Amino acid sequence: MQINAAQLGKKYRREWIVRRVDLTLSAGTSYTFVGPNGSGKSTLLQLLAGNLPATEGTISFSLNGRTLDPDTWFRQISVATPYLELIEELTLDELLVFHQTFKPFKAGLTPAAVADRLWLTGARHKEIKYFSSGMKQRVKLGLAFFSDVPVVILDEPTANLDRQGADWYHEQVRQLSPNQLLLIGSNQPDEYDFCPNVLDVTQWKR
Ligand SMILES: Nc1ncnc2c1ncn2[C@@H]1O[C@H](COP(=O)(O)OP(=O)(O)OP(=O)(O)O)[C@@H](O)[C@H]1O
Repeated sequence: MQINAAQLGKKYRREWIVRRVDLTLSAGTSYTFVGPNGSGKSTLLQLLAGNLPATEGTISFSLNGRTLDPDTWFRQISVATPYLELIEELTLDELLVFHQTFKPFKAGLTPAAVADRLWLTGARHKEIKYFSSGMKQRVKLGLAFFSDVPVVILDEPTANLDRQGADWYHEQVRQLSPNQLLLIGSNQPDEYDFCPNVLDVTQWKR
């Protein structure tokens, strides 16, 4: 899997948030976008996910050398971000079953197995609205980690996680498959201490 950005830019009103972004992001590694609050990390991740229209430039996705139709990008990507809400009225079991209907989990992972991996076996029948913020964050991350997709995008991945939760996050990162591409937006060095490609988004402010 490869994502290519060419002269990509996003402008809100008169302000360029990022501009002239040229990137080739390849599976088998991770990339972290860093920068101060408001510098454009989330915006760039949304552009790269194809969730936000660019003001200028292009993005393309290719899998095994074949360019993918933009209408199918969403099937290749799993995203966990603070601004993406879970369906609070569903129980965890219901949410996992629902999620699986449009984005299957990795081979052999049933909803019950996913709940186990989330350390939430005892909360399977509890509605998400009664989960603590850390439990919700583990669910968001789990949906991204355990879905059978080539691209995993995580914005502020350890927000609301305690020490054990942060260890759990690192363990899941280690277990990503070599043909997956991991993109992270972060301000916390602990969240990306394993990542070989750290890119400062302020370079695209000019
Ligand atoms: N829908 C929008 N309309 C107008 N401006 C926006 C919109 N979304 C984001 N922005 C602006 O874009 C800039 C970058 O925001 P973004 O959320 O990408 O930054 P960030 O680096 O992820 O910040 P943080 O570290 O605080 O999460 C900010 O100035 C923000 O106000």
